[in-house]
Amino acid sequence: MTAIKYELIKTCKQTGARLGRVTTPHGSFETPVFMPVGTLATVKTMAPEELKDLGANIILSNTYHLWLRPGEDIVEEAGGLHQFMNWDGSILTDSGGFQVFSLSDMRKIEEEGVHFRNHLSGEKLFLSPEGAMQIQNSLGSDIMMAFDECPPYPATYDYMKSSVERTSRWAERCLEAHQKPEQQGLFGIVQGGEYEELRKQSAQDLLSLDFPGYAIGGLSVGEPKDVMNRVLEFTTPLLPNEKPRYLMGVGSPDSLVDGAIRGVDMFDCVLPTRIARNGTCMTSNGRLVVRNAKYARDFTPLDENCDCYTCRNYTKAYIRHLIKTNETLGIRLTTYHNLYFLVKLMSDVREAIREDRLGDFRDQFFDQYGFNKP
Ligand SMILES: Nc1cc(N)c2c(=O)[nH][nH]c(=O)c2c1
Ligand SMILES: [Zn+2]
Repeated sequence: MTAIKYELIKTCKQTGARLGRVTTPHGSFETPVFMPVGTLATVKTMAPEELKDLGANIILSNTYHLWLRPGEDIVEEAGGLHQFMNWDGSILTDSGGFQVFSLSDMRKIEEEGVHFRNHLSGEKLFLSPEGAMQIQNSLGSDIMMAFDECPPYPATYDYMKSSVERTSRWAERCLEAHQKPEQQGLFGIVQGGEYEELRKQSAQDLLSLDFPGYAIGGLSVGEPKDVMNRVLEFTTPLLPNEKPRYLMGVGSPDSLVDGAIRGVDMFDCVLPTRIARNGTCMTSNGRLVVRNAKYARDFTPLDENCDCYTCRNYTKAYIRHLIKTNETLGIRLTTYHNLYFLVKLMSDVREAIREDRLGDFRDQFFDQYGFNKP
């Protein structure tokens, strides 16, 4: 019995979007879904009850960060990540590879694994596919990610080809090192950059290993949106219809809708929580920077069309005051709203798929949000 099940409910007749349901040992959720990021075993400023209240069923935590602080041994002793952070929904952990490449300056990639420096202390560290699996097995997440290399954008074809081949060899080692396949699902990560041939090779290699789900990596690393969309158009069809597809590190409202249209089921990104902490909010009429002076006497909600706790109870003027005075409640209210906004957006996307009108929904949403403005 594998830990992860996926049910394809229906495909939108107007686009390639899929309505599905993922089931893990900690519950099930409909897809397409947005996963709030809880890097250090907390979605910054949100209590688990608030995450449930705003509609989140699955969150993401970072293996690299938890390995460094507090250490996977402490989390394991606590009974695993769910127990440690009092979250009874599903949890996905990334493999640590991405942070090694994005956070650490000195790093040396070898067949065995990656040598790099701890971004906090500077001490030398080493992470291998086996190590990434051991840490995630200790954390006890429901969905784990294989250890991969996420090459920078752009990368030459030759570099990308050798990186894809190594990531495929690492994926096999991850499967062999996996200690708890019945309790924890393991997703392979398709790489290959913007090269269709390499995406095909990566997908072929990983499908032969029969993972319960597949991630699309190597995107949201600085490439233009049209490159991301083009890569998705030739990559998602390579993946099995009967398994979940997870686009890593994405993101903004337009990318979520465009990713869903191209057959993506799961998304994660720090964007909503990160911009909330400097007072920037996603609203149905576009981005709103609530600390702007023009909102000092604006006693209306962040978003007239939002029915979240923040918008039902507080005004722009009050939230602006909290942000300007560094009162913690301010970033809690903006975080709650931004997460609710993306979770609700995905609910609207699923409704549009049910009714075979996701293309129309995209046009109306983009116009109102201002994505089509030149
Ligand atoms: N944008 C991205 C965000 C991520 N967390 C990852 C990752 O964890 N692994 N591999 C990836 O390619 C990747 C890309
Ligand atoms: Zn709101």
